Amino acid sequence: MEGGVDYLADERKKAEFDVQQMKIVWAGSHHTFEISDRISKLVANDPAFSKDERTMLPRKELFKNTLRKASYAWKRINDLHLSEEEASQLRFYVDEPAFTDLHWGMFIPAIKGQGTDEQQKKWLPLAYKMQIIGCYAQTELGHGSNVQGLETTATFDPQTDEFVIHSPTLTSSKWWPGGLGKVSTHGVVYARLITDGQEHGIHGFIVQLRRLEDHRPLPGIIIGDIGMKFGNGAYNTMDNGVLRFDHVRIPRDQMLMRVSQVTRDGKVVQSDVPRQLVYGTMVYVRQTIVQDASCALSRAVCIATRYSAVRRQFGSHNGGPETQVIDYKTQQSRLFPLLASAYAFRFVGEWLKWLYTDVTQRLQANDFSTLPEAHACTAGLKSLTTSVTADGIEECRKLCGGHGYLCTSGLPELFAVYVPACTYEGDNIVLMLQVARILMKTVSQLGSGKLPVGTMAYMGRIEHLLQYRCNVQKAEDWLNPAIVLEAFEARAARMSVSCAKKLSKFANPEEGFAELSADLVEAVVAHCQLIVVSKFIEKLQQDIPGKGVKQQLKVLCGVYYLFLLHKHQGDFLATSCVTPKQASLANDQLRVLYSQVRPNAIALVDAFNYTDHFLGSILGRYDGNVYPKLYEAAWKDPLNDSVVPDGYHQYIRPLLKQQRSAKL
Ligand SMILES: CCCCCCCCCCCCCCCCCCCCCC(=O)SCCNC(=O)CCNC(=O)[C@H](O)C(C)(C)COP(=O)(O)OP(=O)(O)OC[C@H]1O[C@@H](n2cnc3c(N)ncnc32)[C@H](O)[C@@H]1OP(=O)(O)O
Ligand SMILES: Cc1cc2nc3c(=O)[nH]c(=O)nc-3n(C[C@H](O)[C@H](O)[C@H](O)COP(=O)(O)OP(=O)(O)OC[C@H]3O[C@@H](n4cnc5c(N)ncnc54)[C@H](O)[C@@H]3O)c2cc1C
Repeated sequence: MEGGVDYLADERKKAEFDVQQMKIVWAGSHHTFEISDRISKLVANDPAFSKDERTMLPRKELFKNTLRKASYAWKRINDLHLSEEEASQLRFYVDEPAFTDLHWGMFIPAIKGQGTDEQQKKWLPLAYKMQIIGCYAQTELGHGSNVQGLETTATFDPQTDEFVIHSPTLTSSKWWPGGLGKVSTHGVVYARLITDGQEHGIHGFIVQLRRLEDHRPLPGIIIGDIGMKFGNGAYNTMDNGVLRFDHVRIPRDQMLMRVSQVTRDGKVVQSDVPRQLVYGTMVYVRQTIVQDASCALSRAVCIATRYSAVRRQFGSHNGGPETQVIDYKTQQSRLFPLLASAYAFRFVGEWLKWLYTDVTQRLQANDFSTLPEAHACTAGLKSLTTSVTADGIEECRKLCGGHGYLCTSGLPELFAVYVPACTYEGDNIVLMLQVARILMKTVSQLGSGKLPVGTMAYMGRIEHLLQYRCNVQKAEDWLNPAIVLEAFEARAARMSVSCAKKLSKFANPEEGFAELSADLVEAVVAHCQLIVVSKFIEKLQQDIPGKGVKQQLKVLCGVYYLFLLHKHQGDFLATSCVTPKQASLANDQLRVLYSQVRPNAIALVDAFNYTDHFLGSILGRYDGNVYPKLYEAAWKDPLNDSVVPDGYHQYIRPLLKQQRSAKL
């Protein structure tokens, strides 16, 4: 803090809860808090991890800088003997997308999830020591969402006991894989398996791409970067790549064979593992993306909240200070639901991590019963949380007025880095439609004696939910979690049932599904919002220590669900889950909750425990010392290196001269 002055000190004094305890709730446990606090400071205090001027670097320099940071990070991880958890926190706080994300986040999980024990024994030690670097090469120029439509082929040659990997068309070129363009030595490549002239669907193959001696591509391989992406800095630190194969041969044992095996004589043997396990890595990453959503959203909200307390506009009386913009009700009604959503996503992410761990343990014991639930929850929540977060970051930029548009606010780069999360790892609409299929299947099975389970269990009470009438009579009734849950359950169930009824009128269900897909997506949103609301409410049923901490979380939970109720009033009214009067009472209660958040707002974002280094934002500085730092930063722009700009003599002077002579 400059000169030790904390311009937000008065705001911090207003807090009605124990911020330190809230930090622990946010981190998930004492243990995680300690690690995250220690590692974030370690990164912040190391000049090698400085983020300055990232948005101004030309691509080549930016990329080389990322390589330097990644290799230095790896050195620190080894020198300090960091655990996997600590290493993962280090990657998070270094805050720069890099090939290492795909190596650790997708290449290794793909081998772990789809490789046999023998394959894991062979490849994982090399990958863990980074003696090979891998990527996840699935998407092609012509096909991304439709995995079954991929064109790359892997044809078994029984003569040599090899697969021949080939890109038969331009559109079959691998296109997008991160880390592929310039770094990876290996990839898990997804291709159509062909043996004896027969097709056997999409499978993963470990393919070496570059020589380990000099990093040159192996024969038959064309490889490169796909070019600049959205924004400055941002995701351009990543070498998303293009890759073509011209009859590249790999040994048979490099097909990942947990799901199906190809024998020496070219027979395909299915194990008792479902074929969907080929998609397992995507399920894993979708789960991590839900956790990441709370991080990205909380970061934007932290910047916008602190700046809203610093920024003043209008309302000065007798020469006194103007009003802090955070005191405007409109500012609160845009900002506080995002603050509440950040907390809501944190808790649903925690729960999803638990669900995924549970599913993984079951899969290891060959119990596949919970796989559809894991797919539905990861797909649906990935879509919901990334869409809200991407829109939320942009809303935070607007909440910061003009200064939010400056790169030094940190928001443009955050948005540019974050927004592809709505597309990668499954386009959000495509994933919502996956959940829609599962919802429609669940509704069609009601009454068959098969009880819905997990997050669909509420559908088991369909008779009751179809008859439900909300009995809210006064605004405070909306603080009762049981009432709220039932209203959200009834809305989701009724929207699904309504879609199912419409679907049943089509002779061809696939045609009906396509025709109704926009309505189906709305039903899925209602279902996913119900999951988030219910997990927030469950969290509040736990023992949460610390003065006022639980109370604050109750307020945030209320803001979260009442804001949704207000925003989606149309759904609640159209399905007769609430009356117009009850919807209006919900909005009254929401305003009351906003005023309860107000004194705690700064402390609630302090609880994220983000360092100024991580936030990378002058507007979001912990000490609120915004104006002098903005002023100082402007002078560091390369345009200000000279008083008279380059190009003056060539372009400006002749222009001015010409105007002068025209006047004369
Ligand atoms: C410094 C050192 C530090 C070290 C420290 C360590 C650091 C650690 C670092 C950690 C960093 C981590 C962060 C990573 C970074 C991420 C970056 C972003 C990367 C982005 C990567 C990508 O972007 S990568 C490509 C993703 N590309 C898709 O995402 C395609 C979507 N497209 C589909 O996914 C399929 O195309 C689609 C639509 C399902 C249709 O698939 P389809 O045609 O085969 O199937 P159908 O629809 O017919 O479904 C048939 C039946 O399968 C069921 N089902 C479907 N999917 C299922 C599933 N997944 N699981 C179970 N069941 C599933 C379904 O429910 C049906 O079930 P039923 O038969 O019972 O009805
Ligand atoms: C930054 C970034 C990193 C990536 N990293 C990797 C990586 O490491 N490895 C990898 O393999 N891939 C990677 N990808 C690719 C990514 O997974 C795909 O782009 C993603 O799955 C979306 O597929 P698509 O591009 O084919 O979109 P498309 O499917 O072409 O989507 C275009 C539009 O069509 C709509 N649409 C498509 N199908 C349907 C349907 N059935 N019904 C209704 N609407 C539909 C979509 O909603 C969207 O609006 C990355 C992508 C990005 C942007």
